[in-house]
Amino acid sequence: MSYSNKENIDDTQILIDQDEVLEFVKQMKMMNKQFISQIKQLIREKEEYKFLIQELQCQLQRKSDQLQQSANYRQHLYRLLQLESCRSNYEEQVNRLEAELKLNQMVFQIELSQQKQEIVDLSDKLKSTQQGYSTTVATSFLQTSFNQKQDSLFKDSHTLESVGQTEGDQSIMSNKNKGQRMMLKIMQDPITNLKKQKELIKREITQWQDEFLRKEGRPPSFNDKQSISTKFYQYTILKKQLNDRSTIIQDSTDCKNVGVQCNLIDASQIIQMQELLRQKTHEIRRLSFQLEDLKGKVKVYCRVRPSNSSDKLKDCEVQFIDEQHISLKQKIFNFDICFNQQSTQQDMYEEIQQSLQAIFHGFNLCIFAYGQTGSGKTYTMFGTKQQPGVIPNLIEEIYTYIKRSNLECSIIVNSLEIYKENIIDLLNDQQGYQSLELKENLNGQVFVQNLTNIKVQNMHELMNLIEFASSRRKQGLTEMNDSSSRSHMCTQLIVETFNKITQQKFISRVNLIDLAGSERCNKSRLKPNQLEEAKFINKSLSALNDVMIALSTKSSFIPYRNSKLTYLMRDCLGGNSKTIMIINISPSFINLDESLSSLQYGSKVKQITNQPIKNVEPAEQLKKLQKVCSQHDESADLFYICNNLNTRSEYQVVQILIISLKLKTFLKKQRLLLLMDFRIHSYKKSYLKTRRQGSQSRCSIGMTQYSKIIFARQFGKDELGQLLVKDQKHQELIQQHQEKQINEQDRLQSFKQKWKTQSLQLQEQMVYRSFDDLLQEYYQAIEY
Ligand SMILES: Nc1ncnc2c1ncn2[C@@H]1O[C@H](COP(=O)(O)OP(=O)(O)OP(=O)(O)O)[C@@H](O)[C@H]1O
Repeated sequence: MSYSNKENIDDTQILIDQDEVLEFVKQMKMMNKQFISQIKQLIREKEEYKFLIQELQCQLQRKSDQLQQSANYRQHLYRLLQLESCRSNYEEQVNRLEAELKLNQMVFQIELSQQKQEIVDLSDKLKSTQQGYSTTVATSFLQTSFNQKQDSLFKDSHTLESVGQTEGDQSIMSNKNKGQRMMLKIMQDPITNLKKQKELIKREITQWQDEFLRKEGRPPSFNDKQSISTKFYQYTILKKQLNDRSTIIQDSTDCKNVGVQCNLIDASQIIQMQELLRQKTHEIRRLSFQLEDLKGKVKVYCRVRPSNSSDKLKDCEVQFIDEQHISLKQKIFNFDICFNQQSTQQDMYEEIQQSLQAIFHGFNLCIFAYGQTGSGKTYTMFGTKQQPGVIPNLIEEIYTYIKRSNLECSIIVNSLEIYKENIIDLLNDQQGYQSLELKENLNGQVFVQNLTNIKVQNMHELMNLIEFASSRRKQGLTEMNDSSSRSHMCTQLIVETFNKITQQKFISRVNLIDLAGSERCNKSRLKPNQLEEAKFINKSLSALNDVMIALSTKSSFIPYRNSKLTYLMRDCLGGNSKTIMIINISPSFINLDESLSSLQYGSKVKQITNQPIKNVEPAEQLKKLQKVCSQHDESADLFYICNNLNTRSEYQVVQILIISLKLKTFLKKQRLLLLMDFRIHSYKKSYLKTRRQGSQSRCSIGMTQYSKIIFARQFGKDELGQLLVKDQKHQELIQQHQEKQINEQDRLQSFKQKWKTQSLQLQEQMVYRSFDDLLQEYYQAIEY
């Protein structure tokens, strides 16, 4: 295509193209010119820019110089600041030095004043020395006169002698001479004294001079101007220093005063804080007591009795580390509280008092004293008329509380002793010492059959009854104790409280137990009949110890039934009761081993946890249930359940059933059954756990009631069955059974058998299901 086109191009076309080219070249030239002028312009501009750049460079240089200068300036400033800080440091130093100087001045001033005083003293002495000199002068004058007199006297005597010799009257003359010599002697004596005095004064002056020289370096010379001016200069400096120092002293005294004031404030604050600390410690103890109480822990108090005449040997080294720790034989024991030998009955009771309220809220309480013979158990529990113990104090407090709180309360009392494994009623003197039996009621509570229970009207009646009971208790004289208890004594108060506001009735049992003390037969020097008593006491105490050990080690079997004491105390140790154990310790060295073992048992008991629960009167609960039931369609059936289930846990089951029934969506009977089965089963499990202490009969009662319910469910024979059994499978069972028409006994037998297998299956199902799973099932059931 391109070849054929080229060949077709005509000349005119070419010419037009040439013109155009020329035009184009022309334009190009024009443009070129323009470009050249532009380039020239640009070159000029470039030159200008060059110049500008140079100028900017110069400016930059200047700026950088300025910057350099300012950096230098900053450095200078920095140095200046440094210098300033140095200066302030130096100022501080100078101030400090000045202060030191002032202090020195003051010291010097003091020294100077001392020296001045010394100089004054010396000058005084010098004056007296001058007086001494005058004395010396007088002495020498006297001496001279004396010498003159003596000479004259000697001359006289010589003259007289010569005269006498010549006149021949020698004897008279010699007598005359004798008298004169006597006179001479009398005159000479004061002179010798004066001479001696002079010598003494001389010696003293030399001493003073020496001292003066030592003090001043040399004796003061008034001609020595130089030394005076130096001295004066030194003196002025010292004076200045002295002034400064006195100011410092004043300041420091002020500071000291402020400090003293501060100290006073501190001291008052410390006292306040100590008081606060005491209060807090008390509060903490109270709270920990409540906490332990809530946990159901058995509380253990330890009390060491004071030494008495029967102790014979010196005290063993029981050491009270603090309120909660006691140490013996280098072992430390921890109890809820430890009472030392100085503790009073009131101190003891104050710690018991905290449990008082529990009595009025339906909790069982047990207080028991444990310890070897003569360690003070009876004293602690009963006390004396002047020093009442725990029991009288508690009774008094119970009555005060009832009065104060305006409660409707009734108190029933019973008292027994366990003597040689026989239970003796201490409130029934008609019965003699006939032994009573221990039984267990349907609630699993151990009780003494035919024991006298007396409803008391007031505190005095109760006190009298307790006094009467304790007077009937067996006591005897042993080597260790003048009135040793030969039996365990248990006094029980059954306190029924009716709260008018809540319309609730609580029943609590207060067990007050004074155990007999363990004893070593050889130590107590027992009589034959006492030996037998001791054997029984020690046996029952060892059974009690076994129970304590089993409970503290959470053993699966607790040997409650090994003695009447342990069986009776079943609820107090590991059961439904708040319990306080008081360990009594003898301080005597001779009882060291027994004390140690008591402390060890106490430590074990401290690990035991009880399960105290509120004992609400069943009748009240029933009334409530009936009320709820009457509002419900199926009240009759529920009432049936209420009447037939008479254990506490089963009440709980019924309560749950009522709640379930209240849920309108939960009327599917099968599901109700499921829940009920689960609850009864869980009741059984907890029942077995708490009562595993060998209560076979209790267990079988539980099983019977369980079977009763299941039986009713299977047959639909009674209201419960009618209520519960609606499912097809069981209806069929009932029909089948009716068809067989065998007698009631046979039916019971065969279905008991069936129940057994079914209940076993149920049990298995329940055992392997966790609580959460069951709950899940329950919720599903509600939804369903
Ligand atoms: N805290 C105490 N303060 C003063 N005296 C005490 C104290 N504790 C005990 N006693 C005295 O010690 C003696 C023995 O006390 P107590 O009879 O209470 O001992 P016990 O442990 O009950 O002995 P036993 O087991 O033989 O009955 C008594 O005379 C008692 O008064």
